[in-house]
Amino acid sequence: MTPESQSARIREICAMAPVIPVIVIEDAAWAEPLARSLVAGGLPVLEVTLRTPAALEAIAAMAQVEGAVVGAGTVITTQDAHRARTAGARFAVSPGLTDTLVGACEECALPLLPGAATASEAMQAVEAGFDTLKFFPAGPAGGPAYLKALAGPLPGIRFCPTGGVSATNAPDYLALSNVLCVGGSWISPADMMRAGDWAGIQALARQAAGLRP
Ligand SMILES: O=C(O)C(=O)C[C@H](O)[C@H](O)COP(=O)(O)O
Repeated sequence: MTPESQSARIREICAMAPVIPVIVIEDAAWAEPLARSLVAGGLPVLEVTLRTPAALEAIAAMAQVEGAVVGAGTVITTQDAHRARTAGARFAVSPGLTDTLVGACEECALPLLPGAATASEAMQAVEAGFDTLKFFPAGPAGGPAYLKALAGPLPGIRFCPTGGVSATNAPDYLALSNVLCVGGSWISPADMMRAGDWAGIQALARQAAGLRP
């Protein structure tokens, strides 16, 4: 799967909902009820970060949930990409982009949403064949004003800003011509997952799903 076809698939995925929940999961037993509540709330695209030991098992469980399109986040290495693919991930998200990761995602046919935070990083990603990028870390890098400034010289690139995005500032990003959707962890807070508050998470998802400007 070439980077160009990976980006085409990523654009389809990013068009499915205004917000991609970024999930840091501690217990794989939470995966199914969590995915069900997010999908029921109107957010079918889910990113499970590979930052916890439970992540791969959680991806496998969520991939069985009807309507869920589950991807892996924090994909850094070749092994991450292959493990995510084997677990059932349908896309991968990375904070950056390396030649090694490009090769790994091509090899295992895993559509990649690579990260970029500067014009040069975005141009390098385009040279590698990717025109749909994660803008990371969105807040610290400069927020909506910075991303808006990139739209002029780089009109073909579309972004999913992530990092410091919230229900409050998400509309500012979603209003930009170069933003397809945003990613954020605010829809699946650790304390609500620990409490098994799936109804509360569904309510957060519903609110996020209505954020289109
Ligand atoms: O580890 C990765 O590759 C990531 O995906 C980084 C996450 O997107 C951000 O850490 C989420 O940021 P917050 O919504 O501010 O919590």
